[in-house]
Amino acid sequence: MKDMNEGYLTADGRQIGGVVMELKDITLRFGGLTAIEKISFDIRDGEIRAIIGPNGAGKSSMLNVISGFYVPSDGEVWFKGVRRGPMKPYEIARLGIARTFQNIALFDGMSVLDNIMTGRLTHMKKGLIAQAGWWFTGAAREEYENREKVERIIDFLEIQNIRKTPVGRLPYGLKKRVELARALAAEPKILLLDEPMAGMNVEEKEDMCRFVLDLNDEFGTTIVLIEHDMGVVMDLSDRVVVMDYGKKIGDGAPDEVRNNQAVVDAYLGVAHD
Ligand SMILES: Nc1ncnc2c1ncn2[C@@H]1O[C@H](COP(=O)(O)OP(=O)(O)OP(=O)(O)O)[C@@H](O)[C@H]1O
Repeated sequence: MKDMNEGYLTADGRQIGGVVMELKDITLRFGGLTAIEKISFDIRDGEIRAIIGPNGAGKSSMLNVISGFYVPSDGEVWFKGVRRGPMKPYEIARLGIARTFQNIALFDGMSVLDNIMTGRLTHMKKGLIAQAGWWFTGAAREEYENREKVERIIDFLEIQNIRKTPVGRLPYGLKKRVELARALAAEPKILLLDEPMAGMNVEEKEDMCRFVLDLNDEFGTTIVLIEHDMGVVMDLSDRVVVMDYGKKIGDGAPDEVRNNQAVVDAYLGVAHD
């Protein structure tokens, strides 16, 4: 299926590119607890990469390492060929990494549009002084451009009819969609989705799957997602990393992983040595 140096062609004919991020021997400890132990894998341009594993396997911790929120205790993170050190949140966003959270993190009292606009903050170059001299400084043009980008995302995610609605009034599935819109507003190179389908009904899941596939296709966004619904993982992802007790026990195409005995055992709860 693949020549890993040159990228690879997926089963559905999409061309996946070279390595965007490489995680080398990542270990993450919280005091005496080792949440991640010597895990290595890469993320390739344009692919949909899933991280799966039983509860407490270390998936969210790994997503936090990828996002730069956690600095690993050991190991190296390479992003676009450069070794990454500790970073501030705004530096992470500027690198082109955005995420959604397991528990929705939106401003309930603000409209859908305003929530999505917050996703553009890292792209707003003009500061307060520029805002004061709005017309003279180019801030007006910048705001116009930001609005245009946000409108495109609103159209793409089919949420035009709720643009002015306060987020707090929306049903769960739509809130998740607004969170996705906000992450997309940052125009990320890598989009991290922490259980994007959790708590959704079947119809909402189908919608979310379609949006994830479409945004990968239309914007070329590389996606890393944690998901418990195996049907969703197998349908969506190009490659899957499987974690159990902080270790990597599988890595490959969905079919390879499904037939991996260690993975089957982990999900069936077979005892470890
Ligand atoms: N900030 C933290 N401080 C201390 N321990 C933590 C912290 N975050 C996670 N852990 C521990 O690290 C281990 C891995 O947790 P993590 O949340 O990464 O797993 P997970 O696979 O995402 O689980 P789930 O599917 O339940 O969300 C767990 O034992 C957890 O209790």
